[in-house]
Parts: sequence; structure tokens; C-alpha cells
Amino acid sequence: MTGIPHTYDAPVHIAVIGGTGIKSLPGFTVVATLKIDTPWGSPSSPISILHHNSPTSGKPIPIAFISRHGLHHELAPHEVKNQANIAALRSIGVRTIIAFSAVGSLQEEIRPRDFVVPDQIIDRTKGIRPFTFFEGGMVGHVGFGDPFDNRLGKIVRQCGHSLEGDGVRLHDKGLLICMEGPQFSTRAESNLYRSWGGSVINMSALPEAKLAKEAEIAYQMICMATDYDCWRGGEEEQVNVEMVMGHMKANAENAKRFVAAVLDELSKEEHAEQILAKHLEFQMKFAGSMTHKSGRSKEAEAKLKWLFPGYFD
Ligand SMILES: CSC[C@H]1O[C@H](OP(=O)(O)O)[C@H](O)[C@@H]1O
Ligand SMILES: Nc1ncnc2[nH]cnc12
Repeated sequence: MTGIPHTYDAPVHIAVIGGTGIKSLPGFTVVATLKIDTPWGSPSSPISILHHNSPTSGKPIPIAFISRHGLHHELAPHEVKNQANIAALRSIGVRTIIAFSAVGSLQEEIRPRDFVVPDQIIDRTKGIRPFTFFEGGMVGHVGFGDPFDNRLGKIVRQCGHSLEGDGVRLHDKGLLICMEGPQFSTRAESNLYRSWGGSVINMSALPEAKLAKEAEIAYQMICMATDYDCWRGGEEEQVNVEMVMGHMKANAENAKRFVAAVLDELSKEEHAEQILAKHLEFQMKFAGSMTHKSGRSKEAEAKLKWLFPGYFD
């Protein structure tokens, strides 16, 4: 990437995390590529800073973009650098994340290529992924009753609805099952999740959403259904990578239009407070201060001070 600077001087408040089939956001001007080292290592990919013109002020708004599985999809779901991704984004000023995910549908009415803006998650990961910033000598607990940010979700849903009828079908709510993978589910598991009321299934929402919550970042995932997992039909209908990639590719234009519509909306001045997630600011200053200074491990304290400058002095 010759000629593109590796620094960007202004804070960046909005980020997009791209998933399967979305390794970049074409149509936006790349103004910088950042390689950020965090106490949790390097992110899944360099962070691209894109310029997006605000529809109201006409001014360029910077957007950060990370490719969750790496630039070449080399990271399996359990290998995604979730802590580094979220820490690096927070360090450049990000307080709003729109995350994109290819999901299996657990309900007949959610058809392949439909979009779902989920409002709940059930954790079926197996505890093998690093899932918190608060460990190793500093304890913190954050509420996770609403895993997605309700205010951001409302904006995302409105944008999705504005595209409806134009090749976009949107389901306003949904229970997302996040499984461990990388193997897909057994039919018994798929039916179990359906009996729990699951709408869609992926392998990526967690711990991404938990870490975003700990980092005081408003987070909403946009899901696109690519298959009916394995609960419906015969063997030939079962999910496979070809099926997922086929639907992702065929509907990539709509996925990118959806993301662009959300970025357009978030770039309006009326959302200035929202994109800074002012309603979440300072919650970890208290929630992360459980461990008395005298009992903190120096290493944990140093890492958390990097993530939250001024919180734990
Ligand atoms: C390629 S199918 C399984 C894979 O697809 C989803 O990826 P992402 O959420 O990053 O779009 C799912 O979570 C799995 O990682
Ligand atoms: N059926 C499925 N299960 C888990 N993750 C997926 N991503 C896309 N389809 C999926």
C-alpha cells in the first residue's frame, strides 16, 4: 500500500468490523492504514481509515475498518484477535461499532440473503477465547443484559427499513446463537437452538460484543443469512462454505448499501452524542475499580491504564 500514510491525526469515532465476505469497504476513500500494537497484541488486520462525507455538513467523517478474519480470511473464529481489535479501536477514539456477520438461519421466515438486526445473544462458545480485559489481577464486571446498544440498534433498523423493497428484507429483532465452531452444528444442536427460540447462528458475535461493552463502545451487529444451517431439508441443503460464500457474494452489494446507509446516518450532526457513546462513558471507571490499588497486579493495571487513560490512577 505505497503512498497511503500510516498515521491519522484526528480521533476516529465510528468503526466497521467486516466479517466473512466483507474484507474491505469499496467506494470509500482510504486516507490512512494504521498498524497499532496493543497490550493484547496486534489486531486481526491493519486498520483502514476511510473518509465518508457527511450528508448534512458535507465534511469528511473518518471511519475505521477492520477485517475480523484478517486480510485473507486466515483467522478462524476462535483465532480472531478480539481483544486487540477492540482495544486498538478504542485507542484511536472509536466509541461506535457496526459489526457485520454471515449467519445461518434457524427460522423458516428468515430466508438466505435476509438481513437481521439481532437484539439478544446466547453464548455457546466454549470459554477457549480470551473474553475480558479485566483479569490477571484487576477485576471488573459490566452489565450485559442488552448485548447490543439499543440506541444504535434503533438507528441501524431505521436505515435497513429505508432500503426495504429494494432487494433488502430486514428482520428487526432476533436471538443470535454464537457457537464455538469452526465446525458447523449437529442437527441435534441446531434443533435445540430452535427450541430456545434462536433466530440466527454465527461464530463471531462473542467475545466481540462483550469486549466492546467493557470498552464502553456502542456496538450493533448486522447479520445476513446465508443458509438454513442443518435443521431443514436433506443432506444437500446443509450449510457448507460454498453456500455461505455464494449468498454473501450475490448479496454483497446490498450488504454494502446497508452499511453505507448506516454510516450516512451516523455522520449527521444530530448523532454527535450517540457516536461518542456518551451514555456509556466512565461506566468502567467504577465497574473496573473493584480491586484495591494495593492488591492489583502491576501488569493488569498497566494494560488497563493503556485502555482507559486516567481511569485507574
Ligand atoms: C464461512 S461460514 C462461518 C463463518 O461465517 C461467519 O463469519 P462472520 O461472523 O465473521 O461473518 C461465522 O461467524 C463464522 O465465522
Ligand atoms: N450455519 C451457520 N452456523 C454458524 N455460523 C454460520 N455462519 C454462516 N452460516 C453459519
